[in-house]
Amino acid sequence: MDENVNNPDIFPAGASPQTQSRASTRSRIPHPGLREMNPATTNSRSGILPPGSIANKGSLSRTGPSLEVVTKGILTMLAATRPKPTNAPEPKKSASVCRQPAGATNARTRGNSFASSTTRVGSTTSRATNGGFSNTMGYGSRPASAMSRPNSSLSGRKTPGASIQRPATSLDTHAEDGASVLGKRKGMQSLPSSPTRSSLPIGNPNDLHRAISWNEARQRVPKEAPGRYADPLNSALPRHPQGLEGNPSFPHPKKLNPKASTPARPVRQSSIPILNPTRPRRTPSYLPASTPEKPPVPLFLSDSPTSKIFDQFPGTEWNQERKESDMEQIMNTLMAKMNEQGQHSSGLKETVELYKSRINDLENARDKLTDANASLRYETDALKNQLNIAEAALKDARREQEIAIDDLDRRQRIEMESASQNSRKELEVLKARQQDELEQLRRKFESEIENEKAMRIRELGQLTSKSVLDTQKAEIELERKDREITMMNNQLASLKADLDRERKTTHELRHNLDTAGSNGVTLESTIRALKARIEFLEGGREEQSQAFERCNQEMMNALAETEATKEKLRREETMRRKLHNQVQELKGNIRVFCRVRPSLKSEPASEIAPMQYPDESEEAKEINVMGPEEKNSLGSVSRKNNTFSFDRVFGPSAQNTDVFDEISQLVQSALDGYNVCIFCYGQTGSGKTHTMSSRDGMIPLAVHQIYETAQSLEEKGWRYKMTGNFVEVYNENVNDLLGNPDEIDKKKHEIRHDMQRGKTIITDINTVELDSPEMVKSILKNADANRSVAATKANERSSRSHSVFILKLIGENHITGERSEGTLNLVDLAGSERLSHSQATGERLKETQNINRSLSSLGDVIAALGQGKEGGHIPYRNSKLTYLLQFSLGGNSKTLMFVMVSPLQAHLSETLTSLKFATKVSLTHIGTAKKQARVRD
Ligand SMILES: Nc1ncnc2c1ncn2[C@@H]1O[C@H](COP(=O)(O)OP(=O)(O)OP(=O)(O)O)[C@@H](O)[C@H]1O
Repeated sequence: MDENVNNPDIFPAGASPQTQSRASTRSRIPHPGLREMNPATTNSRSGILPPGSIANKGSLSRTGPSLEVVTKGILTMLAATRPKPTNAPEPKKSASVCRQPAGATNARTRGNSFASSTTRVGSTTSRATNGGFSNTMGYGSRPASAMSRPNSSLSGRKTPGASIQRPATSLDTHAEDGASVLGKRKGMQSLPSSPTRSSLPIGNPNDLHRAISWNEARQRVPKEAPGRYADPLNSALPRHPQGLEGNPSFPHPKKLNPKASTPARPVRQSSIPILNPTRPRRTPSYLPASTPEKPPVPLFLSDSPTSKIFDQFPGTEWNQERKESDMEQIMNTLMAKMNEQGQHSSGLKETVELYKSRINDLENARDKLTDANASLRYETDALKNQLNIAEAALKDARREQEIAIDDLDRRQRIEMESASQNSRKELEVLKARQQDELEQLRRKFESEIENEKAMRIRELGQLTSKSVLDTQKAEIELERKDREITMMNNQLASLKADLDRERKTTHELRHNLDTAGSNGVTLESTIRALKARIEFLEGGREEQSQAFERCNQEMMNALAETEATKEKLRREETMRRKLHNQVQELKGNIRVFCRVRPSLKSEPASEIAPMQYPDESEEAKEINVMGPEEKNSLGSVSRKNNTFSFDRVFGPSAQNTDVFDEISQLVQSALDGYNVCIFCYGQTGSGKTHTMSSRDGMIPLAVHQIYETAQSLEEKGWRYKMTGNFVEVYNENVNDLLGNPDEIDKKKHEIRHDMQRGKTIITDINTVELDSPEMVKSILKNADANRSVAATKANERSSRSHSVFILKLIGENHITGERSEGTLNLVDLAGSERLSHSQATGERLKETQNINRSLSSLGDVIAALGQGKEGGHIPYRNSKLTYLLQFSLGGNSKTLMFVMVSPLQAHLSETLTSLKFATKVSLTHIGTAKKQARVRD
């Protein structure tokens, strides 16, 4: 804030200091034109120099005519301004002055004196207050210039209704347009306006004359208002012609210089700016600061124009010389003034050049901006094109995406349909599979239940057999206890007898003691007699020694005879075995016994088939079986008598012990080292199991016989080791009846033959060492429980497998060194009934087929053996049964077949079939059996 804030000359009434401060701020912009604002300098703005000013400066200094012309003009002016009253009042032609009240401020007063200028100032100040500059030139860019611009376009533009028009100048228009356009469009900072644009008035050649007149007028300013025009050079002098028209001291330029080549430009009243005379001038930085000095005021200008001149020379009307000297003085003054103005003009020129370069820079900047704008437009257009292309591409992409989405939807729909179909199919397959699995599980559970049931049945059988065994043991133990009790009773009796005897003896001894006492005397006499005898015997001692040697010799002879007798006995045992084997061979290596079981209580006599045994009282080798009734051609019914002869026929009344007596010789052959095979053949329910495995069947009796024989042979030097196996052949599979019941029908056993040693080996079967007959009974019970038993319509309890009890007998004679290995095979064949009779189906049909096939194979093997061809093929491998019995069916074995016969009429057909089959077997001659024995080295 400078000191002008409180200066009433600077701030007119009604204008705030702030507003004025803005105006002063704007005036800080270098504005050389303002510093020397006067008509002469302002005319240099547009480069048009007023005649007689700068352009005439040189001419003034060079030529005199020009000076004369000026001088003439001045004289003319002086002549026109004749002396007037010195204290003439203010010209009343000025309406502004007339309207100005007397008490107005200096500014207002000054404004009133020059109405148009005052108004201009007011309008400019107001415009500045309203911020009007900021719209065009920028705030503070041209504050004071607006005041000095005579025809500012700003006033015309920004003040509606203003009638003042600014003469169009290229500089003004250019700068204004450039600044406004740039300031508006790009937001650029408003460029400072050219200091000469608005501050320099339009050049008018008449202004010089007006200035001169004005200087004169200023010399005549009334003294009563000295503050108004303290600075006559910088004060805003009234220039408006109208303001001077009424003043006779200021003739119209046209009147002063009617011959001026340039016509006077019409100057409007408002186009003349008025500067604040009290306002401190600012010196542009590029000009040296100088304090304007007041030029020496000519004498004729110090007061009223003309009258004072004449007043100085009273009494003289006109002094030519004086006038000329005055004129010369004036001219000198003018010349000095003009020089000074020339300097200012050169400064202004420099300023103009500076602004021109500035304008060029601005134009270049504008061009660059224009180019940039064009490039930006081009880029904008390119971007728009790219945007259009991108939008088109986006539309295409969107369309393609919609198409792709439709395709995906359609594909997904198809895939979902196919997936649903596949899932439906998979579901059906899973359902079917699940049903199959359920069915399999059901079958599996049923089979497991059946297996569990069979296992329970077997366990029950085992428990039953165990209980039976325990019962037997208990019975045996009871018998043993009975025997012990009996023995103890006998011992007690004998002890009682001994006690009685002892008592009796004691009594006798007492009696003898008494007798001995009485006989003492007798003894003494006897002793004496004995002494006499000893003396006599000592005399015959040699004769006694000889007698003793004779007795010893006799005893040695007796021992030798005993040893010879034993050796003869052993030879006789060996001879017995040979003779026994020869007897068996004479009887045949394959023999057939027929046994007819008795009718059961459940079988009425009417159902018994008529059978006769013609030689029952003698050898009992024949059986007559009456066949079924047959009608001949004449219609008579008859029965065919079928007679069968075998090695032995046992009727219904025969017991197992009777049968065993006949086969005990074969059991002895096994002990002697032969392979013996005894098997029972017959239909279901014919008594096979009863004959073989009952409590008094062949197997227990054979084992008993073997034990008894083995014990009897121990005194002859034989030691026997017996081991047993029990297997079954079921559906052409081998099961171990002494093994784990759970492994039956599951575990596989193979049959292998040692052809050189003639031994048969079954893999993975249990071998039991038989050390007592009771052990054999237990084994039979367990094996019977394990046998595959299935109910059929033909028999309530039917053995559907072939059971084979294998008893291996290994004997060694530690005296003779003989060794024997015999095998006794006791076979209980499965039922031989025909398929039509059994009415078997399913699993039972399969069993029956396998049974019949194996029995047929057995017949084929026997038939092949009967043919006796050396090296002929024997079809042992046609069935597991014949393959298992390969070394027990042949030349080195003894075979006995029981053909079991049911007495029932219903079984007659099967009975006849079995008898016919047995007859074929009995007629077969199998080669000589070989003993499986060797002499120990
Ligand atoms: N000699 C006999 N004395 C008394 N009863 C007998 C005789 N033979 C058989 N039986 C009885 O006849 C029935 C059937 O006999 P068994 O079971 O031995 O016939 P099977 O031929 O072995 O039949 P499957 O072939 O079905 O085993 C049994 O009850 C048995 O006790």
